[in-house]
Amino acid sequence: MRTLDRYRFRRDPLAFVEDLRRRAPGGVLRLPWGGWCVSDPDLAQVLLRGPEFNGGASDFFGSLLPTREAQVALGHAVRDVLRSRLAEYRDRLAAEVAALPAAGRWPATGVRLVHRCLADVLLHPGTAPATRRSLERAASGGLVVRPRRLWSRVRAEALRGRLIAALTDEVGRRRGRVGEPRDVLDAVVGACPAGLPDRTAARLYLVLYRSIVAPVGCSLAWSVLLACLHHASGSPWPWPVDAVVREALRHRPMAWMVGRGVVRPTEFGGVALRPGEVLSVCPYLLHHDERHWAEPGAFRPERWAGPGRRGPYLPFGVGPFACVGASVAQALTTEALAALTDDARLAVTGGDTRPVITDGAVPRPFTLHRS
Ligand code: HEM
Repeated sequence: MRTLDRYRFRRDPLAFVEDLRRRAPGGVLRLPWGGWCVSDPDLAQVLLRGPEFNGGASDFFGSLLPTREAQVALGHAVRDVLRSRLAEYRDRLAAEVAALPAAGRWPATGVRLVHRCLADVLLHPGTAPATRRSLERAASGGLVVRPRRLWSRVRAEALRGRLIAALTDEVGRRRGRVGEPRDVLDAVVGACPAGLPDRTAARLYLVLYRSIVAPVGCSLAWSVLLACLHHASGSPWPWPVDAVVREALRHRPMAWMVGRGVVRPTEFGGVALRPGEVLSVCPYLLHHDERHWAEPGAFRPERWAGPGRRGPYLPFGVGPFACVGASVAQALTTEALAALTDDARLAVTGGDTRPVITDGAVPRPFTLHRS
């Protein structure tokens, strides 16, 4: 990428892609860091649903699982254990939110809050205390949201190594266990195909852990930030919390690019593509398409009131590889927002709606005041 583009992208990544779209109205645009991006909603559906780009296995799990069937089984097992423990999560939220200081730095606080409220579902209380502590350190030590600073990334890598080692031992202890899963690790171990090495199961657990805590924590952070910035009067928010979460997922989708690899020479939206190239859908661009959304740049939770047709909405992707945890994720985020706003007024200082792009579109640090 050219230096000027890099600077503009870092300054405001969303304005940067909107500008690219304006300059390439054809529906498929070239990304300066490589690959292509689909900005037309119909082409996006073709890309994410069509067999040509969605055959074989999903890239989400890397090469850790041998088959698509194993991927599906694992995703479902984890989703089911989370779903069955939603009531416990809700109870825990009340206590954890009450213990928050009057002012806290977000999104880090949101990520830690989600981790703490799910702690017993992620690793049940009978797990070796050192492993549970190691996972808790992961929530604040740069393993959930990739840090921007090199030194912090090096520290996070060291943490990751220790956590994988501890989880590998734990997987070994749990092999052959029968009965209902007590936590997400049991669900992972139970769904892993026979013969998969313990270390691979531990790495899979970490993939799932991050894909739960990071997007839920960040979507919660976007929800409080955007609602506070758009309703600064000090009176209670005029919107139901689930509408705030839906609108935050539209306005600032954490998964801002969803990519598919090109496997054979093909033509898509008038562009000739070579094998190995990556073609992405940008949910942010679709969620801000003026042809389909009224005032897409405005944060308006009221647009979710009642039934009715809305524009393209893909915060969880769509098609065969769409997020298996979408409804659970929505519930986890909404419950956390309900707990934060219960009998409390929220206000932010230092809020900025421009994200930092790390593993997704992450809010820049801001302070949330609860009174
Ligand atoms: C707000 C929170 C979340 C967001 C925004 C989100 C978003 C996404 C997106 C965009 C994808 C990729 C879709 C694609 O490539 O087409 C995905 C995949 C996935 N997500 Fe989520 N996710 C969230 C929470 C969760 C939770 C709580 C779980 C727990 C079960 C989860 C499990 C997965 C799995 C297993 C996949 C891979 C699906 C597959 O390839 O079969 N996600 N998620």
